Amino acid sequence: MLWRIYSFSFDIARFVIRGQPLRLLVTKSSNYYNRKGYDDDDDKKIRKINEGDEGNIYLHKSRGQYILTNPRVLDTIVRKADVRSTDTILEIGPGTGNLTLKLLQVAQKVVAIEIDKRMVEILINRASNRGLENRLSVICKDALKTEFPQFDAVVANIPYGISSPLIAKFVFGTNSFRSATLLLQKEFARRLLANPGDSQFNRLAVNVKLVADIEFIMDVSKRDFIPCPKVDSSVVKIHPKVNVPSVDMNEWWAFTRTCFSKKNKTLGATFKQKKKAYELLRRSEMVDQHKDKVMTNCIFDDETNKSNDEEEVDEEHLHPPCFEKEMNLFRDKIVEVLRTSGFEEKRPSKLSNEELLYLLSLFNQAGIHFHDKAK
Ligand SMILES: C[S@@+](CC[C@H](N)C(=O)[O-])C[C@H]1O[C@@H](n2cnc3c(N)ncnc32)[C@H](O)[C@@H]1O
Repeated sequence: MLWRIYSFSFDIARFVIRGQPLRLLVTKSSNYYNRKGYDDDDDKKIRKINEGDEGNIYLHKSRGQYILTNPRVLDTIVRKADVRSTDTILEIGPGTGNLTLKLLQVAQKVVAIEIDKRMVEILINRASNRGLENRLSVICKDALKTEFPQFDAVVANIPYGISSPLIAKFVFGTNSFRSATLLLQKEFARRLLANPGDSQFNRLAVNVKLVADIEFIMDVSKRDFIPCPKVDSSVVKIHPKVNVPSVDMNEWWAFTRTCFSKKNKTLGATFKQKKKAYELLRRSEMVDQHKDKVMTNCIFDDETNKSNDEEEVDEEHLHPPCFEKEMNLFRDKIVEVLRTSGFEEKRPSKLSNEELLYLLSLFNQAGIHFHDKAK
C-alpha cells in the first residue's frame, strides 16, 4: 500500500516536473513493475503503457522495449545529432515514436525500421494525427536482416541486445553516412569510448575506431525510461572516418581476434601457445589450401573479452606429429617478428591502432597472415 502511494506520487512528480501527460496506465500490476522494472520471470505481458489517446501496448523485455519518455532528453538527442532539413534519417527501433515525432519536425524524411508491428501501428497513427505521415517511411522488419536504404545520418534509441552487430552493420556496411547518434547501454558506450590503457579498452573499441571516431554526448538516467531498466544509458555519436587505413578488413578482424583473446597477456605469451601457432599455421597463406573459404564472424563477439575465439579443436588432431616440426618453425618465426620489433612484451590492451597496424604489416612481410576460421 505504501509502495502504491510512493509510486503514484512519483508519477505525479514526473508530470509536474516535465509538464507532460501521464503516460502510465496505473494498473494493479504496474506498481510492481514500477518498483522493479521488468519481471525477470515473465517476458510476456510485462507493462502496459499508454501513448495518450493513440493506443496502448504491452512491452517486451526480449525486444528491449524501453520507451524513452523524458522530452528534454529527446530534444537534446535531436539537437546533438545536427539534423539538416534536407536529411533522410534512419531510425532503428522507433517504438511508439517519441523520438521519431521529434525527428520528423527537423528532417526531410525519416526511415524507421521496427520489428514489432504493434509498435508500427501506433507510430503510424501518431505521425498521421500530426500530418507527418508523408515524410515517414516504416519498414516492419528485423534491422539486422534488412538492407538499409540510403540515409544521411542515424538517430536512434536502439535495442541494447543488438548494439554490437548493429554498429558493425553501420560502420562496416556499404552505406556512407555522416554520423550515427545512438543511445546505448552506459557500460557498452564506455567500452566504445575507451582508449588504449583504459580498463574497458577491448576489441570492440579497436575495431570501431579503425573506421570511425566516437564522441561522448551525455549520460541518460534509467529513470527517463518506461519501464525503468536496471542499467543507465549514454548517448554517443559515431563519425565515420574519411580516410580509413588501407587494410584487408577480414584479416584485421582475425588479427585483433587473436591479439585480444587475452587482452592483458603479453603478445609473446599469446602467440607462443602451440594451439595459437597451429591455428595460424593452418590459416596462413603459406599452407592454407582453403584461402577462398574464409568466413567472417561477428567482429565483436568477444567484447566481454572472453576467449571465445578458442576454436573447438580435437586435441588429438591439434598438432599431428608430422606437423610438429613445421609448427615449431612457424612459431619461432612469429616470436622472431615480435622480438625484433619490440612487441613481445607488449600487451594488446595498451596498443594504439597505429601500433597494431604496424605489427600486422610486419607479420605480413614475414609471410604470416590472419584469416577467420576456414569453413
Ligand atoms: C529501446 S526501444 C526504443 C523505442 C523508442 N525508440 C524510444 O526511444 O522510446 C527499442 C525498439 O526496438 C525494437 N526492436 C527490437 N529489436 C529490433 C530489431 N532487431 N529490428 C528492429 N527493431 C527492433 C523494439 O520493438 C523497440 O520498439
